Amino acid sequence: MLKNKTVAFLGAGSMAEAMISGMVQAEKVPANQIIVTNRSNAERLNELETKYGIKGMKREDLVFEDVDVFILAMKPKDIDVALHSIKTHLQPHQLLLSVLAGISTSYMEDHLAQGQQVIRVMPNTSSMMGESATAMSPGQYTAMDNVMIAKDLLTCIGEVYTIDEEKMDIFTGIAGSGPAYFYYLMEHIERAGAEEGLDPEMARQIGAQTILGAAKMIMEQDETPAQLRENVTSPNGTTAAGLDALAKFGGGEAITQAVKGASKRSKEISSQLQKVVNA
Ligand SMILES: NC(=O)C1=CN([C@@H]2O[C@H](COP(=O)(O)OP(=O)(O)OC[C@H]3O[C@@H](n4cnc5c(N)ncnc54)[C@H](OP(=O)(O)O)[C@@H]3O)[C@@H](O)[C@H]2O)C=CC1
Ligand SMILES: O=C(O)[C@@H]1CCC=N1
Repeated sequence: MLKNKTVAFLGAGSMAEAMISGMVQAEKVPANQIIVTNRSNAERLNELETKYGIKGMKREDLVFEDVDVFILAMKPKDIDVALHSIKTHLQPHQLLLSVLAGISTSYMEDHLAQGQQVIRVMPNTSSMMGESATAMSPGQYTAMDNVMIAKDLLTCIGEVYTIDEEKMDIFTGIAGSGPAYFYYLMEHIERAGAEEGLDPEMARQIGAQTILGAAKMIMEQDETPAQLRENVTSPNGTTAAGLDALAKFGGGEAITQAVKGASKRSKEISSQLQKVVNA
């Protein structure tokens, strides 16, 4: 289904690169049918061309007729300029995906030709390893065959969940931003290990293997996270001491607030843009 498709990224930053890496490794879309564009940074395009065997070009040199699926991957603040610059080039059958946090399908539809097929997507940077948790919400005009193409394409970068768009903010808080919470956790594990005399590199490997093992246990065992936690915790043992410290220093609440804070910010980005439109 994907081998004859041409995919063009509008934006060549870290999220575009992570998706390109996952797609190239999956080998479902030939690398020479993946195009990456930006407005001005030629050095960045050269770097991505060399690293992944894809095509890089300035956005203004993109030939729209050659492309089946466009992926918007610029910052949310750049969305209006981007939509304005592509509106007249897009054909009704062409599919537009957007990975921008907080940008709704209705916002894109309102700024494009009537009936344009769009899908809002929220991947994360683990796309780089084909391990993203990615959500997609199709717009109101998107045909089922294009939904299937998008799902196939996004499966190249990891697991795909089709969700109601109203859940996209909380999905962003958990999965889009989520890798950063685990990296932050790792930074602290590594620091504590080093302070207690472990080589930092070794502390990093031990911490990462521990996170990987815990994630696999959650995914492959029937027990809940709470049961799995209890299985680790001996009465008056080491884990109880660690968990007591986590509770004392607000660990659980900090995690809850991190997820809710990111979700709230996603909603704010949407409403700020909507206010500008309605002003
Ligand atoms: N980073 C992450 O973990 C995740 C990010 N996202 C979303 O991905 C998007 C991109 O994030 P990130 O990669 O971190 O951002 P970056 O700032 O790293 O990259 C943005 C890119 O967009 C390019 N750009 C801007 N305007 C245009 C345009 N009109 N046409 C073509 N290219 C354009 C910029 O290059 P130039 O200035 O040369 O044009 C740059 O290459 C954001 O909207 C974010 O919400 C979603 C999930 C996770
Ligand atoms: O920080 C951000 O806004 C983007 C969206 C999700 C992850 N990074």
